[in-house]
Amino acid sequence: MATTTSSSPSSPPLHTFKVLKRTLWNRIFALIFTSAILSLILHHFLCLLHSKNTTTFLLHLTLLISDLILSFMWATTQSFRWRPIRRAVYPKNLMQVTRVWDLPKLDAFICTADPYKEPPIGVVNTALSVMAYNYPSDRISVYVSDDGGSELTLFAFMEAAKFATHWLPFCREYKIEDRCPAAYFSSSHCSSSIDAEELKMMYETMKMKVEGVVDRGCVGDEHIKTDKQREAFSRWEDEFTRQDHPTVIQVLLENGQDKDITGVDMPNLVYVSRQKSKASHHHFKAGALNVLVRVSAAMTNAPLILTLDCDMYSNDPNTLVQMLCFMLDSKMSNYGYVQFPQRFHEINKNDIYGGENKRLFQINPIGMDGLAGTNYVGTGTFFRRRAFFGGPWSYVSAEKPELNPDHIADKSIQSESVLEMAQSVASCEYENGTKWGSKMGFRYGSLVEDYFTGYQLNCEGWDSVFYHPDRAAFWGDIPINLDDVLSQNKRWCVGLLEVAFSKYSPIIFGTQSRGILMGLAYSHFAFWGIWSIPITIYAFIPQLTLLNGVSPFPKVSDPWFLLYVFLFLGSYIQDCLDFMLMGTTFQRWWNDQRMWLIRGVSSYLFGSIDFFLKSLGISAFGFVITSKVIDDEQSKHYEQGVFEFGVASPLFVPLTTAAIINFIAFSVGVTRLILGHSKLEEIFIQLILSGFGIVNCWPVYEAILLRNDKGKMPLKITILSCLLAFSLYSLSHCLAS
Ligand SMILES: O=c1ccn([C@@H]2O[C@H](COP(=O)(O)OP(=O)(O)O[C@H]3O[C@H](CO)[C@@H](O)[C@H](O)[C@H]3O)[C@@H](O)[C@H]2O)c(=O)[nH]1
Ligand SMILES: [Mn+2]
Repeated sequence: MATTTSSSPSSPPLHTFKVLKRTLWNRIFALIFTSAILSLILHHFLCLLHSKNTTTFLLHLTLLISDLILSFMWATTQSFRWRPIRRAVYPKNLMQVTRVWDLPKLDAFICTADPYKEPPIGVVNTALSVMAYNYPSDRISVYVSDDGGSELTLFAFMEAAKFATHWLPFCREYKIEDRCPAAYFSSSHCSSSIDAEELKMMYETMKMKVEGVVDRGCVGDEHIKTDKQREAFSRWEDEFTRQDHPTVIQVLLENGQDKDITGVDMPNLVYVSRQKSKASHHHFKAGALNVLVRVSAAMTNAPLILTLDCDMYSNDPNTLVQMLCFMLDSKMSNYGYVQFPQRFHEINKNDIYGGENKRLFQINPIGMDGLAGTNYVGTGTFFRRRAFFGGPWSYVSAEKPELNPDHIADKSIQSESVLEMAQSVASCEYENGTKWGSKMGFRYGSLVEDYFTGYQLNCEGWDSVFYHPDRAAFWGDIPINLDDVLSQNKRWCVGLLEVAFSKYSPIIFGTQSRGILMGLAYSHFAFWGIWSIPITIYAFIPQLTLLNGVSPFPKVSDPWFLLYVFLFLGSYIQDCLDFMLMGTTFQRWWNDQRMWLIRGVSSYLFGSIDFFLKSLGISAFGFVITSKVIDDEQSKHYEQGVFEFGVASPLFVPLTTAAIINFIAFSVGVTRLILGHSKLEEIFIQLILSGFGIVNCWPVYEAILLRNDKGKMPLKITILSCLLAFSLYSLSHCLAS
């Protein structure tokens, strides 16, 4: 086990890492598995050569294609298994390399885009948790980007600014660990002291006010107390719509001017709603973040930037200090960002929707961290501002000197010149003819701006760190109904394909820039969508051939049969071990693999189709925001671990069709065995595959047949799927005869 420190020999280490023990086994297994895959491909070629007619030829070709894709995806995962590492930090040693007054400033960016899907009180909680970091408050600025352009959100933040002047000193005095008020007041360690009770009342009052305003849909006159507020809200006139409105920048707290109730300086808190116009593309979240990069440059220009989604609150006041253990290490100046894992607090016991995304957010990152660095996942990330201006050795200068990372911002953030500058850089037209989105800032051109930006930074030469502390640094929300989960995955899949088939495709560009392993790692994500091909094929072809009495697979007595067993069990067991070694239960792993299969015939399938339609210019896609609103009945089902279908989503159709076909194929197969019409050794693989399909589709059968609640499968979907299943069977029957 190698332990390496990255600090200079004279001073104590700020951080260390070790390569995980499984590395050696992973490499040996990779070698064995590669030979098995090559043999399988050989087997497929032999079958192709010996096929008697066009139908069997096509059948074997289909299986060959699907196994080639599975093999490619397997090969890409080897990059994550090549050299996984785990890191540790030593914040106690930090004061040996810096002094308190030298601690760098931080600009925290929080994005929100819709007050009805992302309740403002949640956004406020996220902001408060960051403002209350264990850090000198004059070094923190929080910028809120409101793409919803909503007075409701601005109102919520005006209330939050007042509440913060009580909350921050309270956290300091009582050394509160949960600095997100909602989390603290609902936790078991919430104190019952008079101070705490009083603050809780204050919080509840604020929450009621904010929710009341959201329910009403506007800020009533009774809430507008000062001239400054009146002026702020007067901008929401009749012509002001979400898609078309001028920039609104409102400084809610200014460091050096605003004090908390004990007289200590407050951090800066700034509300920004960039200009929107139907005539210009706003590039979704990446566009919003670039506006914040510029607005914050004009105001505070901190060397460090934190990006957070509105539903990801800070759970550990010491995260900043942990991050500094990397960023203040002089040997790590070519590290562009530190990524903390996305973790979610309200996952049900067995994580039925695989919401933890363990592979995406925890397993793969430790693998990439051992190479050149992990990918950026959109939230919980600390950047060097400099990383947005070209590679570590190739600086790209901004079009205005005031926006460059070395510019010193020392004026009051409410001074006229600063506000004027901030206004101008937040306008729609500002980016025209500049390098923003291509060579500077967050990158445009993909619906997964996070993946694309991290990838580009890595390619430019920036390395990155993945740090996974025991106490979660951030807690976020996950979607709790199947349609939301699948739609979110579909958006990711489309965004990833946009990169896969661009001139920056990781398989070529990534490999050239950062080597084959990083190229493969980034390709693994980029090509998610093509998983739909083998998964869909295996969900239908073995079953349809079984129904037609054809068997494209080796018999049990055939030596090639053992190859199938080895490949199936080998990949499944290794996947399961990866999960279990990261501290997951078997049940959670099982549900994760089920969701992988479900996504294969829904999100990935529809995502790929959408992507190709758009490439042909037939359709367009946008960023559908994931709802963070909790429906009581849905959350009851979720807690019980029951799948929520409910809506007649097209995403459910192929899934339900697969469920029906697998069930019929298995039943027919077993019946034929009992009647002695088929031999077990001939149809064994097909029976196992359809049986596996049935076990995985169990929630679908329940939703069709056994349930009567709102979350059951809509009748429309069931009927449509039956028709589709019947058509598929008829088609296969024609081909077979
Ligand atoms: O036009 C937009 C669209 C979205 N957002 C914000 O982007 C964030 C992520 O949106 P969400 O609907 O929660 O998407 P998720 O799929 O849950 O987010 C994941 O995937 C996104 C890329 O698709 C990343 O940006 C996120 O960081 C990552 O958590 C939210 O804070 C939104 O308010 C904007 O600011 N402007
Ligand atoms: Mn989200």
